[in-house]
Amino acid sequence: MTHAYRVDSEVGRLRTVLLHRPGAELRRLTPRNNDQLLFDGIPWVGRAQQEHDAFAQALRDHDVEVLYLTELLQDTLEYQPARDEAIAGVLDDSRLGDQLRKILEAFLGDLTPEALTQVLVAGLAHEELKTGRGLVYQLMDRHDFVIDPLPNLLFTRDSSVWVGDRVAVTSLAMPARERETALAQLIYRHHPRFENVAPVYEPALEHLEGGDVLLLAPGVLAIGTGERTTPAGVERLARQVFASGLVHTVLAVPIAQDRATMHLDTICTMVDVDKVVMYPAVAYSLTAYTVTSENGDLRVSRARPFLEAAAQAMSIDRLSVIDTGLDPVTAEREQWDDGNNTLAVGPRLAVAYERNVETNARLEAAGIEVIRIEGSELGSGRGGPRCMSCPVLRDPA
Ligand SMILES: NC(=O)NCCC[C@H](N)C(=O)O
Repeated sequence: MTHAYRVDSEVGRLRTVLLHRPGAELRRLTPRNNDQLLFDGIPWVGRAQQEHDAFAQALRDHDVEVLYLTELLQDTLEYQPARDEAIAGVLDDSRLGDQLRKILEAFLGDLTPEALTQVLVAGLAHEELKTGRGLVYQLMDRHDFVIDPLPNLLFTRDSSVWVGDRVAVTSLAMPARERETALAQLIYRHHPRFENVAPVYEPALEHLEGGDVLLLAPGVLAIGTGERTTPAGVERLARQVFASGLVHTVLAVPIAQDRATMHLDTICTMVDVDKVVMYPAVAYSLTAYTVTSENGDLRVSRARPFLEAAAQAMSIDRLSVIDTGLDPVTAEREQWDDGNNTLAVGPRLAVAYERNVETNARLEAAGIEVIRIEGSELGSGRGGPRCMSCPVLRDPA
């Protein structure tokens, strides 16, 4: 069956979304590896799954179709070319050495699509490769992974993002997340659901993460540049979306190079066609460079206040910031806990973590209906409802 997927805004009625239910990959996290694997704690996995199931159910209750990444991946791995590509991807690792690579190739080649999916997502521990032998294998620590797990796959927004009827498969900056885009690419290249989708961007040299990309309005993107997306990544995506004719203006938005503000969507998300919820500490100091296309090249303006540049690019009088009015300490705490990382299910209807009590109260006071979800365990990976979802179909806003 052919589907016509399309996303032109952050707030049009959400119809279909791609999620990843966290699983065995989270059980790999230990106090020894959690920093490297980009988690701030060790989640209670069963509870994280319950929280995620409740998130998915809340979306279904609002008539959103939920697609699961592992289900799509498993379907994809029924096709031999996709299997070959997936296996080649993990074998292309400089740590392996020829002997272990050969052993691993044979091991992976024997797996069913379901088991291969599991290994691609949860990784492969040293002791799980029963056939392992040779110099590299023997010298590995028993805690090492032959294939690294992908606990951040949970944050499906970062590895792919839709712009109009095309998808951008990004280039993740952190080594612990690099392989996520290979899985996203397998799905978009080989799954029959996406057979008519042409990518507008594919993994490239420059770093670009989906959490930095906001579709402010049809034809207008804001792209954060900070810890994850580089100015070169913004430039690359701008060139591609301009060439496709899908976008006429890109705002490059510098953000602090900190873990707390790793993506633009950690400080700003949209809750209506002309309203954002924004971390108060930066709302009025954030700036933007307006990038447009001129005779096939990029034209870049001087830096201006973000809200002003955005309103102009969106052709609206004003992009309003919902006044979360919090004292600085509460604001900082709730920003860290992804209070600003809402997922709009439609205009003025958004999913948010319940723990951000004050931000949510202010959203409601401003007329936004808040669908509260629990996130005490999910949040240990430092991501909220928007990070955990890749919209693939929204109605026009
Ligand atoms: N868009 C987002 O802000 N995604 C959250 C990603 C969290 C993940 N642990 C990371 O550090 O990349």
